[in-house]
This record gives sequence, structure tokens and C-alpha cells, in this order.
Amino acid sequence: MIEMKSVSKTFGKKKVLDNLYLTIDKGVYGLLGPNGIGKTTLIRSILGLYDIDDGEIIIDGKIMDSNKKNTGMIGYLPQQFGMFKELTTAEVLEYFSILKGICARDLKKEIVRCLSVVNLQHDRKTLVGALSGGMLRRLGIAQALLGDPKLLIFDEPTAGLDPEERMRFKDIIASISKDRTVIISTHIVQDVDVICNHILIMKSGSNIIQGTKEEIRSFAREKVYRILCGDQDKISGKRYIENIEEDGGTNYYKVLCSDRQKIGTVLSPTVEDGYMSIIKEV
Ligand SMILES: Nc1ncnc2c1ncn2[C@@H]1O[C@H](COP(=O)(O)OP(=O)(O)OP(=O)(O)O)[C@@H](O)[C@H]1O
Repeated sequence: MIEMKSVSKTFGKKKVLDNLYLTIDKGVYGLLGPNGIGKTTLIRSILGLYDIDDGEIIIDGKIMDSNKKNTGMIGYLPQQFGMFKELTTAEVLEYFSILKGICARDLKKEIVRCLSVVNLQHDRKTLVGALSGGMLRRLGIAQALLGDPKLLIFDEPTAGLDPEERMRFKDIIASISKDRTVIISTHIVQDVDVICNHILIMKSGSNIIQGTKEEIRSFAREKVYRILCGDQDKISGKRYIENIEEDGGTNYYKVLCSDRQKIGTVLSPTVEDGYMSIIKEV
């Protein structure tokens, strides 16, 4: 469990985290938010890679010590996971195992276990340079799993992956999430919808809205309309056009509306609609 109490973090004059409170329990959490809002800063603060200016971060009852990095007790997949191309996958994991302090006696077994979880057990001797982008990302996940940490943080794990690899990622998360806290920071709302059971929406450095998928959808209930393109000026109140779609030769807008409308058709909201409603304040 992670508890953040009154956490602040400033870069120069910019207060990125500002008196932030957050409690995260077991489960798979999707962390969403606009570019530059502070998701990476939040993650790096939890990992102890950034010293916070104020407040406390408590992980499993222990107050984080700013002099001690948490990367050993937390499995972390950074946005860019690259490794020496001339090492084999097993050698990469051996390297990380040593950094994590895994004892030599357990090392081989642990490497085989982690490679198997990500379906790379037959690629123990494959050079990193020969891996596809998806396989490299899976090796990154295997690295995060070494030592069996109860808290896993993945930063943009599905960016650039094809649909098959994204599905694999979803299956891996399902297989490892029991009794753990998994935080996935991403811009891909559809992935959060499929993979996560809790959603964290970072609206500002002081405000993270959290809820189940249903709770997030409910922010956009009775606010999502399908209207004919050209009818947007007939909308009363605040509006935000989410997308345009073609149906039978006619173009329609999907619009978030702050007021009830007399035009168009009301649609049931998706998690993405709920997210946009929160971020755009519609
Ligand atoms: N090391 C740093 N030094 C100075 N400013 C920083 C540093 N790290 C982040 N920032 C600033 O803090 C703000 C939040 O950045 P952060 O990377 O945490 O956002 P983010 O939500 O992860 O963004 P993205 O979704 O684009 O990855 C930005 O304005 C960024 O420029």
C-alpha cells in the first residue's frame, strides 16, 4: 500500500506536486493525465529517485527515507528500457538481479521464473540486439519482476506496441497482479479500460481523482452526444468535440456537453469520455 501525505515537489519555480494526498491499495491502477502534468514526477518520487520537498510517502507502513532509493522493493519499468545489445536476455536479468541484491543461490531460478512469466523462456540466450520492440519491453517487465516485488510501476508500457503485443501485456498483467499493487502510467485510455480495475486521473499536481471504471464513466453520464456535423453551434452550454465518425455516408461528431441537449442522440459513456469530462471540465 502507498500513502502520499501532503507531498510537494518543485522544479525551479514550478510546483509539479503540490500538497498532494493519495492512497493506493492492492490492484491494477491506470495513471492517466495530460502531458506534463506530473505523472513521471509522481512515479519518480514514489521510487525515491526524486527527493520530495515536503510531505511523506509511506510504502507498506514504512516512511520513505530520502537517502534510500526504493528501486529494490519496487519493480520499475521506465519509459525507455534499453540495454547493452551484446548481452543475452539472461545476462541482462543477471545484471539486474545483482543490482537488486538477489542472492547467488536463487539467481538462476529467479531468472528462469521471470523469463517464463513474460514468455521469453526460450530466448534465454538471445541477444538483446536481436529482440523485437515488444520482446524488449517484455524483458523490461521481467527485469521489474525480479525479486518478486509487491509493488510494480510501469511507465508507458504499451507505447509503440502492436495490438498482439498489447494483448500479451494485458495477459501478463492479469497473471501477476494478484496480491500486488501495479501502477501503469499511460496515455492510452483504451488500455487502461482493458487492463486496470482502478483509475487515477491526475488533474493537477494537487488533485488526483480516483475511482473504478464505472465511477469514471459516470462523470460523463448523459453528457455524451452524437450529433450531425454542422449542428455543433446548436449545442447549449460548454462543449468538447471528442471525435468525428462517418456512418452511412454521413459525418457525426461525438461531443461532450455540459447541459442536456435537444439535438442528437445520448450515448453511454466510455472511460475515455469520463476522463475527458474530468480533464476538460465539461
Ligand atoms: N528533472 C526536471 N527538471 C526540471 N523540470 C522538470 C523535471 N522533470 C519534470 N519537469 C517538469 O515538470 C513538469 C511535469 O513533468 P512530468 O515529466 O512529471 O510530466 P508527465 O505527466 O509525466 O508528462 P508526459 O505525459 O509528457 O510524460 C513538466 O513541466 C516538466 O517540464
